[in-house]
Amino acid sequence: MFEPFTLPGRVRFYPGEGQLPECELTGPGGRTRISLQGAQVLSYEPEGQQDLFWLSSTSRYQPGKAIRGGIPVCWPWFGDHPDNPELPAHGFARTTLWEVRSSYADNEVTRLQLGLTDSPSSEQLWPWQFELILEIELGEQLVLSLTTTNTGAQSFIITEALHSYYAVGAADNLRIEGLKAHRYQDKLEDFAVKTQEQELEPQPPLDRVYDTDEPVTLIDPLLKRRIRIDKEASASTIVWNPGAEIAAGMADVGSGEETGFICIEAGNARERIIRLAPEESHCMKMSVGVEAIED
Ligand SMILES: O=P(O)(O)OC[C@H]1O[C@@H](O)[C@H](O)[C@@H](O)[C@@H]1O
Repeated sequence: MFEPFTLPGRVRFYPGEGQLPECELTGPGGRTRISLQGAQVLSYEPEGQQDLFWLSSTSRYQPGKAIRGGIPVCWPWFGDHPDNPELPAHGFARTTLWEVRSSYADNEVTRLQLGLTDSPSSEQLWPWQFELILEIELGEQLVLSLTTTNTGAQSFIITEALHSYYAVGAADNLRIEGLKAHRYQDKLEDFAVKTQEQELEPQPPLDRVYDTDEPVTLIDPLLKRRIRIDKEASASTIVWNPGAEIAAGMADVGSGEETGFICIEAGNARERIIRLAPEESHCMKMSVGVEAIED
């Protein structure tokens, strides 16, 4: 089934955990693994470096269940559904099996395109016709482009996020530069609107939606690395870590493991709704790069 997309030495498909199909991209930029369920990046090891992403040791790998870690795709709504709390949080893209659309490799990059279109099961949750493409490019950086196209006859709205779980030395010993002076909504205080006065030094729990399209840098003094996150067409940056108490109640976060990640998500969330008329498209892009902090 994946044979036409296999590129020897660069793109390979195999059964992953729980027999969910996975794809590995390799190239001059390093290595990344992607679950075809959810089009979810599970790992990204730039050449000669450790994984940038965190993956829970107790994650479920079952059809239709969200994988905890890597980069889940939240779509066509971010967080709880605005009108119906019975619908799955963060939409259905992260729990659906995507199709492989294309693969590509040259001297600089390795690329994979995955796609999702409306189906009888998506229509039960969301009545619109759409095409969603995630392109994953492994080069000097890891670049994700998420394109939504309205293929139906009526307008629809979406919210979305690339819900990235970065692996960190300690979640309470980090600095995130680029959010200072931006407005945010604090979910832990019923979405109270606040302004980030200083550069953010997270003290979990925290759950915030920042209004910003600017890049951010995650500085990790323990892992001695600086991760730079650039965005295009993303008006929200979400920062989340559940902290010890909430994480203790999450079956798919191993005991104490919440200190090992911070989520910094490129999105269009809350009021930053994207409205698409028939045949219109919207492409949100996120690039992730790393550099070592010298002693
Ligand atoms: O447990 P889930 O559905 O993967 O969501 C995890 C978290 O995702 C974050 O993006 C939200 O801001 C949090 O409120 C939420 O708890």
